[in-house]
Amino acid sequence: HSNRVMWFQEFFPPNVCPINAKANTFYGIMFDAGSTGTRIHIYTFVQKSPEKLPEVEGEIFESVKPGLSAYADQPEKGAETVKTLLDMAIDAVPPHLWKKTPVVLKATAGLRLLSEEKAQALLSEVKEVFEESPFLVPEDSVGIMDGSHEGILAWITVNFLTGQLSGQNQQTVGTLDLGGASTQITFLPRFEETLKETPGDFVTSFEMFNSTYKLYTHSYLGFGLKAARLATLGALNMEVVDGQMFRSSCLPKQLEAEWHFGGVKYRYGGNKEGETGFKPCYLEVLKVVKGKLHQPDEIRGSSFYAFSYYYDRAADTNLIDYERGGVLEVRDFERKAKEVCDNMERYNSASPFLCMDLTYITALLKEGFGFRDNTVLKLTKKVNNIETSWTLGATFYLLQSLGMTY
Ligand SMILES: O=c1ccn([C@@H]2O[C@H](COP(=O)(O)OP(=O)(O)O)[C@@H](O)[C@H]2O)c(=O)[nH]1
Ligand SMILES: [Ca+2]
Repeated sequence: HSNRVMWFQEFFPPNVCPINAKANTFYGIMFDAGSTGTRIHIYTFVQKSPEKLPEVEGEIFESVKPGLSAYADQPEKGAETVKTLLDMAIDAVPPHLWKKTPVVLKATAGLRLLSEEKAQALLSEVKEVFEESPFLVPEDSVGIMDGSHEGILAWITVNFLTGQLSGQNQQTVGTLDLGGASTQITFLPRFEETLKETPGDFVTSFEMFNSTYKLYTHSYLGFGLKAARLATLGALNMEVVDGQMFRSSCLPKQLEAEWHFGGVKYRYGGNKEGETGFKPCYLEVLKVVKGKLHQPDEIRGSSFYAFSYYYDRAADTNLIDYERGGVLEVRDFERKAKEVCDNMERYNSASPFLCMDLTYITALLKEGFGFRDNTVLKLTKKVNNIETSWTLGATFYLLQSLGMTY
């Protein structure tokens, strides 16, 4: 990289070098096509010196709902939502850098659950939108992301933003992501034992910033919060008969309503005559998670970063501050689930699924992953004003593969 240093740089300190001040600023555009929404992240990076990691100078973030999978039968309309977001990048990136700014869209669980045909139709419409834009469209710029990458890239984002990937004495932290349709757990095992006890497809080696990380990661499809609602109702992967009603003890007794997810309409309601409350609800939810997930011993004593729906539900119930996040123990989710489920009439104004969601989160953490009651969870939406999303890790990976950084 020494060829990047120009003759005049010897005479100027780097921060006042007239060319450098701009020349080492670059952009990356990453779309997150999630099951519940589509989001654009426009990152500004500064490479302060060639041997250091690039710094993230800023992020522009915007989102639309519903996600692409809701347009399964209208792919062109789905792609239009992407176009609207991409227009923001036209304003955000200086025109002379358009051609050097890569744009990529990665879809997650929502599209994984669609038929190959419908997913491909959506992706190729999006590809067209990209190709009509002035940005750099790399090969494979539009696609469905591998579940294992989703976890790894979120882990990279969080550990990069908390400064754990540079310098010595790296103390990385594990990450928990709870999406609408899938959920991920990722951490760097410290003990040989953990790797021995882990199924091979849960371990992925990954190279980034000149280091190789052997990570434990898994994405559980169908275990996202909204998919879990359907599973609890007994409606997941069912051919829904028109007018069919799904009932649960996790819902307010008198409730009857409709819900659209993944392009399908569901009718659901409370146990009019039967039981409601935390106890029966927990038993219902337990059927969804018990024995379905791998439980690595090592995680029981460590602390994790948790975001997405873990964050949203904790914030909804004042367990954490919505802006600043907070630190919780697993048992706090259980305490709150009991409070909400055993007083459902009091929580009427919030989502009717609040009891079910909190109970599912409790069961997923305790019975699914095998966390202890006192396992510490750090709930974070942003670190240094940058979203804790897999998209930043994915953008680093993209820039690295394009030779724009290393
Ligand atoms: O940039 C983002 C993207 C997603 N989410 C959260 O992720 C959850 C939704 O997951 P998603 O639609 O991505 O579903 P997936 O496809 O991951 O299952 C919700 O809690 C969102 O608030 C978020 O907080 N920031
Ligand atoms: Ca997601």
